[in-house]
Amino acid sequence: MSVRLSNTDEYVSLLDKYDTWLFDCDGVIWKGDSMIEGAVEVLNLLRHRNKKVVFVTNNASKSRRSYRTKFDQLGVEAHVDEIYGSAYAAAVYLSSVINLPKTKRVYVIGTSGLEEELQNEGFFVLGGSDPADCTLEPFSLENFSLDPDVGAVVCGLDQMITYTKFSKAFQYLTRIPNCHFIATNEDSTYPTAHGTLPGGGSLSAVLRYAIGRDPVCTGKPQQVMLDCIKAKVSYDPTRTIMVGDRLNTDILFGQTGGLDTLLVLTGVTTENDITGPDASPIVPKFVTNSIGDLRVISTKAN
Ligand SMILES: O=C(O)[C@H](O)[C@H](O)COP(=O)(O)O
Ligand SMILES: [Mg+2]
Repeated sequence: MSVRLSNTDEYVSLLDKYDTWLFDCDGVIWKGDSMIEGAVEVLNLLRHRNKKVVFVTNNASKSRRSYRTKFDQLGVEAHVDEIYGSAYAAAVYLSSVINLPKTKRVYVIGTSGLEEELQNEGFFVLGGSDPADCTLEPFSLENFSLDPDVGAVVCGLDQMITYTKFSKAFQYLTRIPNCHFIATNEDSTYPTAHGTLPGGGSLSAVLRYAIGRDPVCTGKPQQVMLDCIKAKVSYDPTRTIMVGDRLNTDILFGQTGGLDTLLVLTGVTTENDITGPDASPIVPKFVTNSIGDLRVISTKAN
């Protein structure tokens, strides 16, 4: 049974209990380019109280560097080694977990942020933001020549998705032996300031269905991202909390990593998902409406 936070003393004791705060991004601190009310104030409060803050997002559309720029633009203090995106996790997985030779190329369904992280790890990328792949022209298999050096297809959130990208990824995954199929994340939806859109997981589902093979997912709830964090951030799991808006990614990620969890209802999870007759079996330790609720702590002396 979750503890539903509601009064100042409960928020104060949460602050005292945890030294490291892992924050999901979409639906927790922002929706698209709109900050969640109170999020900046709470993040500043945590830093003022000498808490470690880490951002852990399944959104593969930006590199850690370009997320740093977004944080700056939104007035949020953030340092590159505090930012962990699924694009970074996918690139680290290919380079350091499966040790894909750098002579192998990567076909990308995704944006320049995902390309950047793969290039940072030394991979030559195809597809992605290439105008020839972002075309609405019908795909001509007759004129397509397979690049035999492709060793992996990585699929992430891609607002420029085309039939050409799906077709080329399909060719690599079905015609190149042992071609790795990586999904940056399996989020079905993506919360924005104006409503919900199909998420990265819904794009890789097209390939999953077409080739009849599941991808390896490197985003939350998988622990690749936590391994990336552990490599750069020292933290005590018993005094660390994961804050998220999605039960089957953020909360499960925290629980699998041995962390306590706080669910907020500003993103994809609704009250009915946690209390209705079909409530999820994934039960967060704490629930609050919004991360902004923690502002009440500032009324108490530290
Ligand atoms: O790919 C997606 O569906 C979205 O990026 C999704 O919102 C994940 O972002 P997060 O909530 O993990 O920041
Ligand atoms: Mg989220």
